[in-house]
Amino acid sequence: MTMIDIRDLTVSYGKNENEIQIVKGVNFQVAEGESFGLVGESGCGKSTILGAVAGRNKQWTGHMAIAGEEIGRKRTRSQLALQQMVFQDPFGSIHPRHTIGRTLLEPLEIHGIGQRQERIEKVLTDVGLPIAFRYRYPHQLSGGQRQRVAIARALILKPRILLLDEPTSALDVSIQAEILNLLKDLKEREKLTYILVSHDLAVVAHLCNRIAVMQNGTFVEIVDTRQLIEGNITHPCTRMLRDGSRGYVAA
Ligand SMILES: Nc1ncnc2c1ncn2[C@@H]1O[C@H](COP(=O)(O)OP(=O)(O)OP(=O)(O)O)[C@@H](O)[C@H]1O
Repeated sequence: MTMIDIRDLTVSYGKNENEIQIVKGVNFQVAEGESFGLVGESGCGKSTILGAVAGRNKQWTGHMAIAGEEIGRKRTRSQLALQQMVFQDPFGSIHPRHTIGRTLLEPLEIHGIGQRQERIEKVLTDVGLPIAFRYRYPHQLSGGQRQRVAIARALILKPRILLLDEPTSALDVSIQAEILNLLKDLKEREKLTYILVSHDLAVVAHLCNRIAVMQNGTFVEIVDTRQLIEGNITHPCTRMLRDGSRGYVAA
């Protein structure tokens, strides 16, 4: 089943004469359970695509269908819950003065979901944190633990899609692999579909089946991970990205 179907998507910011088109007519489909990577130079529009799929960037045209349902101008609560984002910086994305329990409770309250304590306990366990962490504050956690909380918060609404925006790049190298492995396990256990943005081709190659290479708001190429590893790529932009991370991709 096609989980994410994007056709001729344009996304812009600003109004009237200040309007600037950032994403310029991209097309891609992601199957259920697949991981789709987005790579490309800084500012080419990767996060903007994630924001549009998440329902955060509302200035878009084209067609989006998620889990077989056409997405309109306004999304229902259940449509919004289908896909959740995880950001680069867990410090910035988790409220510093709320306990972890409160952070996890909030989405359940907003969406009017019951069995809250059970769900909080289960999701903490799912991301490999002790249940007692619900009483802690973010500053009492390590970077990796905070990113686990951010992933738990994304999972608590039982989404079918995670939109991962540089989920490991703010972490120590030693912790990055831990979080990547957690994401890999969760994907298999929960049958999740991912779109992953990363500047690190090794991260994308580790997690993704297919990778779109972006330049200036468009896709220049969509490659299979295997093609990328074997160097079987055509576009100079892809070659440049691959050469920039030579050694890591093949590893
Ligand atoms: N809210 C906004 N209002 C206006 N312009 C924005 C907004 N958010 C992003 N932009 C601009 O849109 C362009 C694309 O940004 P985006 O964050 O999607 O790029 P990216 O490919 O994810 O880059 P990076 O790898 O640096 O995160 C940039 O020029 C950025 O300045």
